[in-house]
Amino acid sequence: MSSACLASQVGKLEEKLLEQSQEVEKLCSELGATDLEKQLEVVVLENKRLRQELSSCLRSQVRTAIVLESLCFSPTSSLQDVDALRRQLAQREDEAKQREQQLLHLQKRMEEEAARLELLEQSLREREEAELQLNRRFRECQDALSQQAVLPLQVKYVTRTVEVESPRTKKTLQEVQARNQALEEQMEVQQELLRELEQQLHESQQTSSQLQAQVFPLLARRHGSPTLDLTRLHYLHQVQAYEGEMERCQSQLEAEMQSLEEQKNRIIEEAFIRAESEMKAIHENLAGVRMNLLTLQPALRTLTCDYNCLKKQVQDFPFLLEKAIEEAKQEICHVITEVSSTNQELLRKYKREMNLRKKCHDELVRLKGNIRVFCRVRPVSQEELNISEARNIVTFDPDDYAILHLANKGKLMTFELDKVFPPEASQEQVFQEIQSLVTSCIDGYNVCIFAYGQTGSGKTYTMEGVMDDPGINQRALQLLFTEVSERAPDWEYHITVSMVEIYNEMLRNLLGDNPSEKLDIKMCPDSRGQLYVPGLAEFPVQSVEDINKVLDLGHMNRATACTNLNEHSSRSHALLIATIAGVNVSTGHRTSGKLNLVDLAGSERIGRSGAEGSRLREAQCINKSLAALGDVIHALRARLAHVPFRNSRLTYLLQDSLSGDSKTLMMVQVSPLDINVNETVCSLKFAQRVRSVELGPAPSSSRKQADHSPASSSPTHDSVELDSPPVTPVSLPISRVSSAGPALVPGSARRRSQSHLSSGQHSIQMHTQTDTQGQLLYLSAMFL
Ligand SMILES: Nc1ncnc2c1ncn2[C@@H]1O[C@H](COP(=O)(O)OP(=O)(O)OP(=O)(O)O)[C@@H](O)[C@H]1O
Repeated sequence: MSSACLASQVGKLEEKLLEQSQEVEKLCSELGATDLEKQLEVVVLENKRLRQELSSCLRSQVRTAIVLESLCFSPTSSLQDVDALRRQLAQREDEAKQREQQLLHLQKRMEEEAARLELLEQSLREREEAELQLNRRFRECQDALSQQAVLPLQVKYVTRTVEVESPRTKKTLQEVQARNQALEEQMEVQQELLRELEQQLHESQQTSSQLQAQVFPLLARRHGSPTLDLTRLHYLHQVQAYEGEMERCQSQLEAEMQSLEEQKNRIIEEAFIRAESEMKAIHENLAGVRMNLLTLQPALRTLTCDYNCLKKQVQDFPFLLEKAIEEAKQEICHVITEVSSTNQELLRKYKREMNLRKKCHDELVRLKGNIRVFCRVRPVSQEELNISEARNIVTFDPDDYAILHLANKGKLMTFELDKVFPPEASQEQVFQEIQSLVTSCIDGYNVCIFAYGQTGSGKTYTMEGVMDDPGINQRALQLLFTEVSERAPDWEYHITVSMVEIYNEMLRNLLGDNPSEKLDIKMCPDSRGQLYVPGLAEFPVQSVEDINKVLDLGHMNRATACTNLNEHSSRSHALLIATIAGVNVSTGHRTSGKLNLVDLAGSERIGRSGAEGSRLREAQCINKSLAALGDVIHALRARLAHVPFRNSRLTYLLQDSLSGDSKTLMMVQVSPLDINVNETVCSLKFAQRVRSVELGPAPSSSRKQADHSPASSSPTHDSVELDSPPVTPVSLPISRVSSAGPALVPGSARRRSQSHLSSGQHSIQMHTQTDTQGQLLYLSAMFL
């Protein structure tokens, strides 16, 4: 009965084990193929195997019990039992060895599990690195976003990058989360299963120990032999020791598994917590990125709007530019038209003003007198100072620059001219007084400046000057250049220079190749009455250097034709003729003026001292030309109908520069010493004669003349008959024609005083008379 009961219990246990193993298999089939599942599967299989062994052991015990029962009824079979028990024991020992091997195998598996756990940790670390990379990438995205915020033009691109990166990160995060969740779920299921299996194993062990506890007393009762009992007990103890060892190993294994499980759980939990915190950080970053995106979106919209506006403007720009250019063109055309009309108006005004200025200048010169007479007293030279009897007889009126007093034979003669220069007057001061005449040449007037006086009175000094202190010639040409350059670019001027010498009524070209060649004065063939000198060299000049070259050439040529230049120069007239032709660039108006600078021959009365031969001829020629000049100037000033230009080569050559609205200046040079008093008186009388003739109806000139009239009534003045010219009265047909004849009281001219005597006993009275043909000028000087 007891065997049957045991067999039924064993059968039940087997069934239960079978059920459990089926259930485990079923669970295994339900579970996935993860590492933990496999481990669980291995453990379950091991458990199954152990159970099978346990069941076989139980069966062997049952068989042993049956054998023992049979032995109890048959003592002869004890030896067989002992053998059987030995075999069983050997079998148990084998089983124990197998268990040890199994334990070793389990330890190995545990190590493998630890290695897998390491792999798991490795994968966790990789995941962490991936998360770190994601974080880094996220931070880079943030940096890029902030940079893009600074650089508005690239915002669009960065935003797009962020938009692309964010879903990717989100997707990866979601995948990681899902995987974590699945792992957690699997772990929970496996833990549950493990617990159940442990529970089952524990129950099985309890059942096994209970069965053993039930089997051993039975065995002990059935085998009554003490030896046998001791042996059996020994084996039983061994079995129990093995079993205890097995249990201990089992419990160690369980404890290790438990600790491994806990370690694994802890690691997973930590990884999970870390992953959660990282995920939270990623979420926060993502939220920040979203915020940035939200803030960037309006800016992006504004930028897009701006971009569109600019794009539209760029597209419209060519059209607008074309329109603006068209408008500007129209405006420029309009402005050009306006400027052109204004320019025309200005040009018209300019012409009017130019004419007005010319008229004013002309009027000014006319008011000053078209024919002016200056006097310059040269300083006393060192040689003259050494002469004991040399005495200064010239004094000046400090209140009137036009008055000169001359002490002559105890009488004080007073002469009034347009201007008197004392010996201290510099070249510059002299030139300042005549420069308005020079500039009028540029306006198209003809100007003649004569230096008149006895030999050594300073004519050449005044006209040519010295190296360091140039005279009128050089200063006048320099002034022409200055004026011409100031009038550029409105006016273009062309200046040419000629130099002529008149010696013994013969013309010599001082700038020609052959200075000895004689020139003639001819009428222009164009029947306009213009005179010209065929073969006269004209040099164009553009600078002061050109002037100096021309003047040097003239001097050189003058010197080559004579043995003694100083003596020769006293006996000949030297003319420097500058022609100024101008054209107005704007109006095309043309002007042509001529400046004649004449250094006359000495006017002393050589003929009176009985000169003969060539000197007499020279004196006659000089007298003739100077008398003719006096006649012409007088006729011009008196506005006579006929002006005797042809009476000398000098006046004939200067005809066009003396007539019309030409301007003439006579610079009378005198010596201040009493040894030259006669020549000085003659020169001053000549000057007085030229200046004092009434100019007819011109009001300004009349007034000028009227200013002088009170002096003429002075009873104290010497009345001096001014011969014309004050040179030797040799028989010259032309001079005689002009100066001979009775002293007629002029009809229109008034009698005026020319000089005042300080003693009040003498007065100089001048009579101007014209004949009916207007050819005769007769001046008489009467000493009262
Ligand atoms: N204003 C002056 N200042 C200084 N020196 C003068 C002045 N005038 C004349 N002289 C001097 O007097 C001398 C004679 O002058 P200059 O040769 O010019 O007389 P001139 O009238 O030309 O004589 P000629 O008829 O012989 O040519 C020269 O040595 C000259 O330097």
